[in-house]
Amino acid sequence: MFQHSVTQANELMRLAIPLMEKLDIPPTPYNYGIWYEYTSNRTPKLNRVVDRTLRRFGSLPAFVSQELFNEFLLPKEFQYAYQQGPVLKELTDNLESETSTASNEIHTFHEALRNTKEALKDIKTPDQLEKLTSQLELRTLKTNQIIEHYSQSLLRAQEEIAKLREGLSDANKASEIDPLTLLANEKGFEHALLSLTPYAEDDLSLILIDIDDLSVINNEYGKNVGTSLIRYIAKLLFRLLPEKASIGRINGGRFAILLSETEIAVAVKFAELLRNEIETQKIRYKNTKVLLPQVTVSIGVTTLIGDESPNQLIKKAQHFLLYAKRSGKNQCCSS
Ligand SMILES: Nc1nc2c(ncn2[C@@H]2O[C@H](COP(=O)(O)OP(=O)(O)OP(=O)(O)O)[C@@H](O)[C@H]2O)c(=O)[nH]1
Repeated sequence: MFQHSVTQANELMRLAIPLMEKLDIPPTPYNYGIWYEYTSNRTPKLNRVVDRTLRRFGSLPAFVSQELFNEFLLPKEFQYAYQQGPVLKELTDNLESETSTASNEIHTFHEALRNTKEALKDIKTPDQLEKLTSQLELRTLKTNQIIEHYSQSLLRAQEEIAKLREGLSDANKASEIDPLTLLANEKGFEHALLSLTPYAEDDLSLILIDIDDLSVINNEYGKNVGTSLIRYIAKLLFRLLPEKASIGRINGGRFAILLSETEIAVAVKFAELLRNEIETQKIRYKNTKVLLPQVTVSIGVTTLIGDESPNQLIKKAQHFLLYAKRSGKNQCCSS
């Protein structure tokens, strides 16, 4: 994006801006970057993703712009710094001021050394020499203190940066995690779905799984047993998950699994494996050792086709799940 000549760049910007206006794309730095690259036509994959997103969403949502910008336009080594930029600004400002103090001091020290060297030429008595030595000693002490202070500030900044990094990633993760099962929650799952949608080529499959008669288990054995069962099923599903999959607990006893680069036939086969695995479990409540009656799940499976939106994908999966429930439960239904 930065390698065109000024004339080429102006020309591309002249093409990009009307296009952005026509599509009602907000004039953010991300969008300018993306539409510039788009009109240059030199990153076909970016153009394909943009075209598909426009068809699916009717526009380019902000989160997609940001991801496209990061993936296609921002050099990898800048990605992290770019995201953390605003948070680190204050830290950088402080360090900048400390660096300037330290550098002034080094400059002064340098001057003092030069002056001492000059003065040494005219030394005539031991007293003069001693005075000069004391002055230099004082200056060295002061410089040492400032440098010491500076290196401590650097260490503190390093620690703060490490803490910030940890804190930020923890906060981001925490808001998207279900504390009961430690899987993604609905928000986390939607995040995964929205990130994968632009790249899907009729091969992003969604499996919606719902524990059958959870309210009956709650009523007959108590809510703690029901909750423990949710956790048990979560662990089981997680254990069986293939590599290119994301899982979340959407609510209650309902889970969603996204399989990228997985066509419907493969997704259905996997869903059937999950259903069968759950059906054959002997589940005992660990606190009272009571054996639960056979636990089953109903499953809806579907795949994102053509220009369908993520919402349409979810709706289709819900439809097939409902169909499975209405057809007697403990079964998979698919498109
Ligand atoms: N124990 C427990 N129950 C929950 C939790 N979250 C939701 N539930 C309950 O799970 C039940 C889910 O009920 P439904 O999905 O409507 O119906 P169901 O009894 O599972 O029946 P079907 O879905 O038709 O098979 C409700 O009674 C909720 O109150 C939870 O974290 N722990």
